[in-house]
Amino acid sequence: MDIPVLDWQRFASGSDVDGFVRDLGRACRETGFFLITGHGIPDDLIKDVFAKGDTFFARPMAEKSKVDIRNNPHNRGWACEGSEALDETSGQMDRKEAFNVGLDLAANDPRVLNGEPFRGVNIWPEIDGFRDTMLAYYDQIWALSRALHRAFELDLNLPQDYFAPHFTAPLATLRVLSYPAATDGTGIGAGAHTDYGSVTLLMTDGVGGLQVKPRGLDWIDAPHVPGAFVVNIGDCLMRWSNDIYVSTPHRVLPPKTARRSIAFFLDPNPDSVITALPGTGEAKYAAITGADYLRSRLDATYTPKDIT
Ligand SMILES: O=C(O)CCC(=O)C(=O)O
Ligand SMILES: [Fe+2]
Repeated sequence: MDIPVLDWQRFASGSDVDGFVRDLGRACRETGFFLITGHGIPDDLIKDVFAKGDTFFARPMAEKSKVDIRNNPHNRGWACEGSEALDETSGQMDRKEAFNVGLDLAANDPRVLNGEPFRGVNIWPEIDGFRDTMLAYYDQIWALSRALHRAFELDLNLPQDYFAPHFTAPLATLRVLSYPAATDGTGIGAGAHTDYGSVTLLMTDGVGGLQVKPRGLDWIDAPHVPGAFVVNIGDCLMRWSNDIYVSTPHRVLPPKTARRSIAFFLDPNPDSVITALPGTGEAKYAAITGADYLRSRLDATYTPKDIT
């Protein structure tokens, strides 16, 4: 089974909307993974996110610890190596470190003041331009992810803009990842897992390691197309689509040379009610809010110190 490469311009320019939606719909039903070229996110911005990530990860432990995700109840900041296991059943911690950025809210935002779940301020390392670069990327990739949902609407015969109200202030996380060279080849970069949200858009640096396990098949290497996003359907969209779309297990093998990636996980608004989309038949799952769903999944992966 292939992981198809789809040119977003067929949709965005209007030149082949029907053909694009047909190919996309097939990918979402069969593999749950596809690559997107022609997405319009500037190469320089992507390079800059990688560079700022490299600068951060190279900082001393003592400095990175100041922004430790375990001291932050809102899923923001630095996750050190050995703090996470995406496959919680494996007994193996992931060989990676990461930095998370959430929806950027001001300290006096009512949602922050009211202590709503996941609604916090971002925390930033003291690196020139780090914040601006991350937020510029966050805005562009969020817009691209929303646009992708317009194609899902066509494929699923939903009214135009059906998804838009669910992604106005989403629980979306930008996560810069760094996998150190694992010269001993042991352990796992990221354990086998499915993603939690609606979609994930991933940029890699070309170092291999990402593998995908379509249903009923063995692990296959994700292809690398320079500049293309690897996109996958998450569990929340699978549930929302009443299992019409599939969320597919994937993992990262320990890389021989250092590997970096930039993931953007789009989860819906916290108060969005996720229930079988119209036209998808009798609901297989109970309705759940975006926040409750994400919390239940994150708790299985790691628990910040100050959450009980
Ligand atoms: O770094 C990668 O290539 C994939 C990471 C991933 O699957 C995740 O963090 O959910
Ligand atoms: Fe993932």
